[in-house]
Amino acid sequence: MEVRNRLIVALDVASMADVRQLVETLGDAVSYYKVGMQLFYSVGMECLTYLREQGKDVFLDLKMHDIPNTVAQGAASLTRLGVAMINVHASGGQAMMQAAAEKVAETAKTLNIPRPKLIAVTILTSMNDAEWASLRNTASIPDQVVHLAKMAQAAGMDGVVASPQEAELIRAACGKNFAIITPGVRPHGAALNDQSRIATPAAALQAGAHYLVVGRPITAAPDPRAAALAILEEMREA
Ligand SMILES: O=C(O)c1cc(=O)[nH]c(=O)n1[C@@H]1O[C@H](COP(=O)(O)O)[C@@H](O)[C@H]1O
Repeated sequence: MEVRNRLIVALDVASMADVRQLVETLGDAVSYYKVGMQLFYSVGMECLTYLREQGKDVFLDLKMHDIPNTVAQGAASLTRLGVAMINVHASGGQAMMQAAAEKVAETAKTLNIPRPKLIAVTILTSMNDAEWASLRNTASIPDQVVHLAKMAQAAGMDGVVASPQEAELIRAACGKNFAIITPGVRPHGAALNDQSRIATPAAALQAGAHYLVVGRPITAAPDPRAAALAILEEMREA
C-alpha cells in the first residue's frame, strides 16, 4: 500500500470552514481523513458529503459502545453512509462486536455497497499505567490490548486501534492481515498533548502499524502541509 494511503489525518475541528481550510491546505498530500465526535456532532453529514466530493476516504470514528442490538443497528446506519472505516469499543465485548460485524456485512450486501472496515478500539492511547491501575484493572495494558485484539478478530472485526507500542504484539498474535491502526503518533519534538503511549511515525510503521492516525502534529502545525509531508517522508524512509 502506498504510504500516502496509510496516513489518516484526524479532522478534530468543529466547523465546515475549518474543514475546508485544512483539506484545501493539505491538498493532494492527504487522501484519508478521520471524522470524529467533535466534527460529526457539529456538522453531521455535511462533512462526509464534502470529503466524498473531494475524493477522500473517511474513517468515521464514533467509537460505539452499547448493548449488542443497539451497536449493531448503529453500525448498520453508519454502513449506509458509505464511509471506508467505522469503529466500536472492544470492551463492549465479543457478542457486541460479533453482532456489529454481522449487521455491517448484511447491510452492505443488501444495499450492494462496499462494506466499511469495522475496527475495535482496544485501550485508548491517552491511558497510562497509573490511570489504568486506578480503574482496578489487573492485567497489564499490553496484555489486555492483545486479549482484546484476539477477541475482536474472533468476533469478525477487520482490525483494532491501539498504541504503536502494542503493534508488534498484536501483529504476532493476530497475523499480518489483521489491520492495526495507531493514533498516539508523535514526530520527534512534537507536543504530547493528552497522549501517553506514543511513538514516532517511523517506529509505528516498523512495529507493524498499517495506518497511522495523526491529528494535532499536523492540524495545529504552523504549516500543516509541510508537517504532513515531513511525516510522509519519515514513513517512506521507514
Ligand atoms: O479511535 C481513535 O481514533 C483514537 C483512539 C485512541 O486510542 N487514541 C486516539 O488518540 N484516537 C484518536 O486519534 C486522534 C489523535 O489525535 P492527535 O492526538 O491530535 O494526534 C484523535 O482524534 C483521537 O480521538
